[in-house]
Amino acid sequence: MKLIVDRIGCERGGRRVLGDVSLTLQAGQGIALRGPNGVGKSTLIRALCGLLPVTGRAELDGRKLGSDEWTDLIAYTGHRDAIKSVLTVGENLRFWAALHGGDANAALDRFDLMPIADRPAGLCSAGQKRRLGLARLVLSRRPLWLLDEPTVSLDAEHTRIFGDILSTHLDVGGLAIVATHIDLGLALRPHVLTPPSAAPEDASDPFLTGDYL
Ligand SMILES: Nc1ncnc2c1ncn2[C@@H]1O[C@H](COP(=O)(O)OP(=O)(O)OP(=O)(O)O)[C@@H](O)[C@H]1O
Repeated sequence: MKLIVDRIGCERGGRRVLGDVSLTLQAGQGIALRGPNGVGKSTLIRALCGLLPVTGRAELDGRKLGSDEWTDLIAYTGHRDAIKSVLTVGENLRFWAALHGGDANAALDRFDLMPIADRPAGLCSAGQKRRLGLARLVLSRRPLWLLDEPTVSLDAEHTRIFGDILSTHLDVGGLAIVATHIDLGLALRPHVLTPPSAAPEDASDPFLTGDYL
C-alpha cells in the first residue's frame, strides 16, 4: 500500500492556511507532522480525511482522496474524543465493533480500559476518554491512521502503551500520519510544515503590516 500526497493546499475562512504539501508513505511507515502552532497540521489531517476542500491530489493505492473507497481506508482521531457520553466505556466500544467488526474486548484490554468498562463515558477523566477515543482505531482495522495530537491528556505509561499500539499497526503494514508536539519514541519520519507564502500586503497599512504595535 502506498500513499501519495501531491501539492495538497487548503483555504480556510478565505485565507490560504496550507500550501502545497507533498509527501509519500509506504506500507509500514509513519510520519510525525511537526511545526509551530497554527502552521496547518490539523488542517492537513482534516483535509486528508476529506473534511475540507483542497487543491492538489492524494491517492492511497489508487483510491482518490474524496472518494468512498478512500474513506473506507482511513481512521481519524481529532481533538475531540468522539465518544457517546451516556453509554458506558464498554458499550461505546461494542457500538463501534458492531460497525467495524473488530473485537471490543481486545480493544478494551489493549487500551487498559477493562477496569472501567462499566463506567459511563461521560464520567471518565480526560485521559480515560482519550484512551476510549483511541481504542476505536484498533477496531476500525483500517490501514491509514490520521491522528491529530493523539496523546493529549495521556499520562507517561499510557503514552508508552499508545506508542506500542501504533508501532504494531506499522509492523503489520499500516501507515500513519501523526500531528504531535512530543516524541513518541518511534521511528516516525519527521515532516515539518512551513507556513504558505503570505499574500502581498499593503505596505502602507499599519493594521496589516504589524507596525501598529
Ligand atoms: N475554522 C477555521 N476557519 C478559518 N481559519 C481556521 C479555522 N481553523 C483553523 N484556521 C486557521 O488555519 C491555520 C492552521 O490551523 P491548524 O489548526 O491547522 O494549525 P495547527 O498546526 O494544527 O496548530 P496547533 O499546533 O496549534 O494545533 C491557523 O492559522 C488557524 O487560524
